[in-house]
Amino acid sequence: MTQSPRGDEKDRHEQKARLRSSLREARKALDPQDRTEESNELGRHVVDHVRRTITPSSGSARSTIAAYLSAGPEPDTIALLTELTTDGYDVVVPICEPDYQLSWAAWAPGVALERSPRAWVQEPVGPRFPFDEVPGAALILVPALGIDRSGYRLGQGGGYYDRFLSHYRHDVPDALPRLGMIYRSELLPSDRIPVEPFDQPLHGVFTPDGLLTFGRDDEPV
Ligand SMILES: Nc1nc2c(c(=O)[nH]1)N(C=O)[C@@H](CNc1ccc(C(=O)N[C@@H](CCC(=O)O)C(=O)O)cc1)CN2
Ligand SMILES: Nc1ncnc2c1ncn2[C@@H]1O[C@H](COP(=O)(O)OP(=O)(O)OP(=O)(O)O)[C@@H](O)[C@H]1O
Repeated sequence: MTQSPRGDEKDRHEQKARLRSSLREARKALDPQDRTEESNELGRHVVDHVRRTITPSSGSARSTIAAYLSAGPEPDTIALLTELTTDGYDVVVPICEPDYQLSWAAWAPGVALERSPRAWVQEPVGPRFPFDEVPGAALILVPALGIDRSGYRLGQGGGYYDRFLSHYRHDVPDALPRLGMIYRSELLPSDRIPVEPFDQPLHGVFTPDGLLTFGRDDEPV
């Protein structure tokens, strides 16, 4: 018997919720030393990629990295972002606004932070901007709990990044590259993540093994 579209939607939503909680448990259960080692390897690949593909801040070139401040068991981003700011790249990180919207604020080592009232993440206390007003964005680093080899991600379930990314085209040659960052075991087989109509695909993913791109015709990376 064929299911109604609504039934399918509900199933996908429930499958996602189950996968999300098992990925969260698995991430928490990773050995802390392995987490640190994997984060270091991951960070090395991100920094190498940025150095190879983006010129640091100098006049008009796009040199801003839209990243995020890792929290809890997430792969560490602070060390790699520190290294990028030392190289002269500008870094912005997201602020959780009402209605699951994101705004963006400049980050550099030592900027004052406070805990978001809406999520378990740290946010700069300084001025915040809509993404369109962030000058020179060259790359978006996207947090995820898991990413499959079809290029779909599962996040924390707020839909913050799906809403944000939906404003920007991913299927054009000059698309702003959007690349995930996950531990090795969080790279899942193709079609493993149930896709809902609003889900935004990524162009690639960093794991401790390097950058995997999803090789669509429109690949900007
Ligand atoms: N470091 C980091 N910063 C980030 C993200 C992230 O994944 N990692 N985000 C990526 O989007 C945004 C924050 N997203 C979040 C989304 C939901 C919850 C949260 O507390 N979820 C509840 C369940 C909520 C629900 O199901 O409605 C929970 O965990 O109990 C936290 C953060 C922006 N900043
Ligand atoms: N473009 C959009 N417009 C309106 N609502 C959306 C949009 N994208 C996602 N949502 C809503 O957000 C909810 C969470 O989406 P989903 O489960 O894909 O989150 P996620 O990608 O895991 O979370 P996050 O992006 O915060 O890491 C969905 O139930 C959906 O209703």
